[in-house]
Amino acid sequence: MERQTAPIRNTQPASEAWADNMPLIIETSHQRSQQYGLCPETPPDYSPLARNDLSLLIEQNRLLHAHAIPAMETLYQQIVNTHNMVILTDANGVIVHSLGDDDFLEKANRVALQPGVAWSEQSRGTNAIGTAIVERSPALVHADQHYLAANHFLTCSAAPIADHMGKVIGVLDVSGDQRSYHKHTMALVRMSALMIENQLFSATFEEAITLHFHARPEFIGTLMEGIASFSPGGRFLAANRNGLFQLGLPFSALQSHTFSSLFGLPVSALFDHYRTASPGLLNLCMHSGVRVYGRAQLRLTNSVFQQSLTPERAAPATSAVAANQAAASARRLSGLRYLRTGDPQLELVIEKVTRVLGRDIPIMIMGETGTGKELLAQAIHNDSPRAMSPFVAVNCASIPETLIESELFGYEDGAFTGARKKGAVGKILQANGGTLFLDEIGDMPFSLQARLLRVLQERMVTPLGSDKSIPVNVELICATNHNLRERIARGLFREDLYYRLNGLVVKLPPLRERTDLETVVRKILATESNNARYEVSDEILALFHRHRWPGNFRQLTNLLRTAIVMAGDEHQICLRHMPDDFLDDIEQTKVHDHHAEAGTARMIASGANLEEMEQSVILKSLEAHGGNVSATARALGVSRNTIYRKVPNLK
Ligand SMILES: Nc1ncnc2c1ncn2[C@@H]1O[C@H](COP(=O)(O)OP(=O)(O)OP(=O)(O)O)[C@@H](O)[C@H]1O
Repeated sequence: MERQTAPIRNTQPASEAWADNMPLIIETSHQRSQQYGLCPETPPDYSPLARNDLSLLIEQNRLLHAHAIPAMETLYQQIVNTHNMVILTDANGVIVHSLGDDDFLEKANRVALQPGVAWSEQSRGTNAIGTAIVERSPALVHADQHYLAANHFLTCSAAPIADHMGKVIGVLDVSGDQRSYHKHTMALVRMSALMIENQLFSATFEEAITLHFHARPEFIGTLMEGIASFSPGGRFLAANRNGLFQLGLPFSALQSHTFSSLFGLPVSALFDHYRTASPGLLNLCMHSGVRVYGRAQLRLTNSVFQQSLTPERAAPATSAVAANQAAASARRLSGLRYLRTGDPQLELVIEKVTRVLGRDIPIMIMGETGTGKELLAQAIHNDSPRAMSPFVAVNCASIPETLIESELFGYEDGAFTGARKKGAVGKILQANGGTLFLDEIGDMPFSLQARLLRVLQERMVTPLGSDKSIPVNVELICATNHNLRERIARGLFREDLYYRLNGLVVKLPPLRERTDLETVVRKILATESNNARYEVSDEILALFHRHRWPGNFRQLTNLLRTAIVMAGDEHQICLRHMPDDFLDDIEQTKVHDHHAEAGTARMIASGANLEEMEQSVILKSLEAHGGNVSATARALGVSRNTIYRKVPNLK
């Protein structure tokens, strides 16, 4: 991740220093606008990004977007009916989300404040969003302070939003008719930006030890508090804007610190403090000698708690820890809109699942391996009213048959002899209030299917070794790449459970059938390279279109991840960056296609008719699928009945 080391201005939110500098900021911004070659009288081009590019932009900014929306809505409540809009942009000034009254705008200008339009200084000259990005500080640009005459009717107040390393990742702005100017708007925008930064910070370091601190106890829990995060071993991870200000050191210097070097106590003292019956505020002395009050949050798993009791030691991969945490948060936050990349089959799936969100209708997701079934399940959960409750995934194929019962239903103390004497909460209860995702449900042992059905019907779980039933309320999503009807016919899956599970059945298309491969490739490249602007050559794209992708998204993601590493500083990915096994696969496909062509030519030469040729293709496909009629039918895109009809002596 690119790191901005220059401190973002105005680290002390209470300061009003920016206001005094404003005329100077405007003046230098006008000089820059001139240097960009902009002409004040030229009517600006407000064309927004194309729909797919906008989806990609939202996807790339999904953490920011998700955390900014509640703050934007609260901010909008403060300015409703004032002919103003609340706007969120990415780090380049492109609008990601906007809300509010646009009725103050002329029709032609209405589009200018909509998602997908760029407001960088380079494209629009002096304007609050673009200037806040360049100056890395809040900017108020009023009426004719805008460089372009077309924007003189606006008054805009913008504040940059920084991540935990001080890098600007977006801008929050309120724009309205210049006659609606109000001197408090800028303060509201700055407070809201700070609120978004704090939310992002908490989400990124959710699993870490977090200290909320301030020299005045009444400021703890307010926007003025400092927040600092530490690894379980006590190593400094990050601090919010006010945390950096209070600690008095830049992020780069703090990276070599620990909890004890900053606060003079081992991190285990926090755990000791919270073990006491009524722990009050912590009383701490910072390395600078300043005394502060603090409240720690120790949202940690048991194993992490144990580690925390071991002495502090340097964590070599601090940024990797942070990156993993950020990635985990991003995963948790991604909703259905982030899966939209333009494929019509997928659009239909999203439309269907959106209709049943929160309706207590079980969803069954079908699809080949790697088509994104789990990702879809997580997105459904994230968009449902249960989003703040747990999402618990169980892969029925990967847990040994002997363990799956206790894993799902849990067990009481003493239910087992030997090592596992203590009880455990099963996955079903862990998902209580949230969503239970049963992956590869077709592999659920037959003997357990009746128990699962009972839980779903009675909404009660009885742990192993217990005679008490516990009420449970879960939304159920299942996934399978088997044909469950076929498994029912073979006596491997209970029909009654099948009907209980398939409230809404959706099928995810395999990658080879998707029409949005190019957008998907761009999206994965952006995610895997941290937006480092990689692209694939036309030659590679053509190969991708021809490839059958047996591993679907999983295969494509792994391939692009490797290719990015191989390409290094060359940002165009070409054939020489592809792994050998992929090139071998492509070669084999060519040979296979060649044989198929030769076989067809032979049949034509021998005078075979169309019916015989069809039979021959079906028999070859059956052979390739080990005689499995359903798999053959799927591969050839016909029904099972068609297979039986075309090859009558099959049985
Ligand atoms: N739309 C998508 N965009 C980007 N990556 C995706 C997408 N869908 C899936 N992936 C990635 O592909 C991989 C496989 O996804 P996932 O586990 O959801 O698939 P699955 O269908 O549940 O696979 P399996 O059937 O093997 O369990 C994951 O790394 C996931 O992040």
